[in-house]
Amino acid sequence: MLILLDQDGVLADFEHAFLDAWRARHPDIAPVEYEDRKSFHLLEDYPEALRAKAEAIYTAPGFIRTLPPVPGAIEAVRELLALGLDVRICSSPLRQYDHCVLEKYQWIEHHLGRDATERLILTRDKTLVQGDLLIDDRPGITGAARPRWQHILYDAPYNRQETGRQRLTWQNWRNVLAGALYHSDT
Ligand SMILES: Cc1cn([C@H]2C[C@H](OP(=O)(O)O)[C@@H](CO)O2)c(=O)[nH]c1=O
Ligand SMILES: [Mg+2]
Repeated sequence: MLILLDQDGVLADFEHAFLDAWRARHPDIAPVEYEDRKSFHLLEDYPEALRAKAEAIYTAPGFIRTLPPVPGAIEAVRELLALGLDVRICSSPLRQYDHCVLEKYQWIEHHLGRDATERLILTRDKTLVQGDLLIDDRPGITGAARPRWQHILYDAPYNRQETGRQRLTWQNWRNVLAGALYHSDT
């Protein structure tokens, strides 16, 4: 059983780290609160005049490396590995790849150990990656190939418009995965 775990928004808390950085840098400008986020692409929730400021935050050196883990994520990865499941981290680099490629590796080493860095797969097209399950916060993952994996949505305010999809958090993952594991075996 190959389980692909997305990094930003599933293991690493991109959204809350962005909000913390925004508040520190622009205390006078209200950000879009997490629960009010509507689009996967953060910039789409901000007016044109603020987009350069927003982009400067998540492309800054150290932003990706210092993302806090999503609560419960590290423990869940450890439990999945202990269950003998083949876990890979399947993440897309930002177009502005200069810092995030190295920092995504550094993030994994810091939180899961150096061996776990061998589980990282970076691609701009996740349909090209083989797997049975993909846990990802992005609604509608498309690409060049017809994917083998079943996409389980990691719950976020900006993907709640996606209905009829299994929705997982690190608080309910055991129930959701038990279901998915069972269905994929039948
Ligand atoms: C621009 C942007 C990127 N990202 C993440 C998603 C991808 O990482 P991941 O595939 O690990 O979720 C990466 C490139 O888009 O940055 C967001 O989560 N929100 C955004 O607004
Ligand atoms: Mg993501």
